[in-house]
Amino acid sequence: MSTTAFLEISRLTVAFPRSPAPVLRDIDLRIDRGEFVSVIGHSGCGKSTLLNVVAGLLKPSQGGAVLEGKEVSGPGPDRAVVFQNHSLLPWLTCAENIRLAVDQTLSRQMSRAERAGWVAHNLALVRMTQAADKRPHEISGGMKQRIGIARALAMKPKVLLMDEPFGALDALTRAHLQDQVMQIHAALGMTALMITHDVDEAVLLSDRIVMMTNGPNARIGEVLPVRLPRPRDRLALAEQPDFVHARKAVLEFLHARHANPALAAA
Ligand SMILES: Nc1ncnc2c1ncn2[C@@H]1O[C@H](COP(=O)(O)OP(=O)(O)OP(=O)(O)O)[C@@H](O)[C@H]1O
Repeated sequence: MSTTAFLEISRLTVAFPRSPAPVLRDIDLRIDRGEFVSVIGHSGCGKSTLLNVVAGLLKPSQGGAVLEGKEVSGPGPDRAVVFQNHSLLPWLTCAENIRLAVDQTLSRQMSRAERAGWVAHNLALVRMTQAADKRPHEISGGMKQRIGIARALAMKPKVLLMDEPFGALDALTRAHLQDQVMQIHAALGMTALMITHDVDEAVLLSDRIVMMTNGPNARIGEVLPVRLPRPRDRLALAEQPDFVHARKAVLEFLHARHANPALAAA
């Protein structure tokens, strides 16, 4: 086996109390620094469970996650999470929401003035400078997600964890945010683990797509490398054979070989 991975999930099994069988069983996944990895699978297979273990929000029954040689034993600023529904504090402005996270994580490394500049920098990164003084209820859902992403990135995490970050957005806003995340990934080279239901999104954004089998006892069924050159342009890719092949491979996995049992029975 090669040297230690940047993020390594090994022999991960998660069982919930009162559930007859584990949700996840024996999951092994190695993620390199700077890699963008998506996890896709039918509803209820355990994608969020997997992400929550890496986030340190959930204790596994067996195995676990190791980030840069350090075992994940709880939440930490080295793993920032973006959830499907923004988790901004409603009484703070957008800038203050980011500032709070920055103050909590970087106050030892940066002076007050540097932190203010860093908040402004991250607002600009998601093109939300104009919303700095607005409160979450004054901006759209897409804008809230952008602030959530800026807040996560502002913590300088080693890994950006995203649980269906665009799932609640309309298709046009989703496309726009996907493009922004691709640009940010190109600029920062952050390591990202993203849960998604959207096959096109997975292919467009990822270096690898992890396809989960149905639960209980869900496992990684297949891992598809996406070798499309970057930067990726959604319009140009739509007809490219490599994009079409990758998309088809994921669709076949999900709908032919591992069809959702709940839907199949309906
Ligand atoms: N805290 C919990 N206690 C008991 N069961 C749980 C708990 N959290 C999740 N589960 C169960 O574990 C399974 C996997 O849930 P999880 O949310 O990880 O799936 P998912 O693949 O992310 O689903 P979706 O795509 O619908 O968000 C589901 O059957 C769910 O009901």
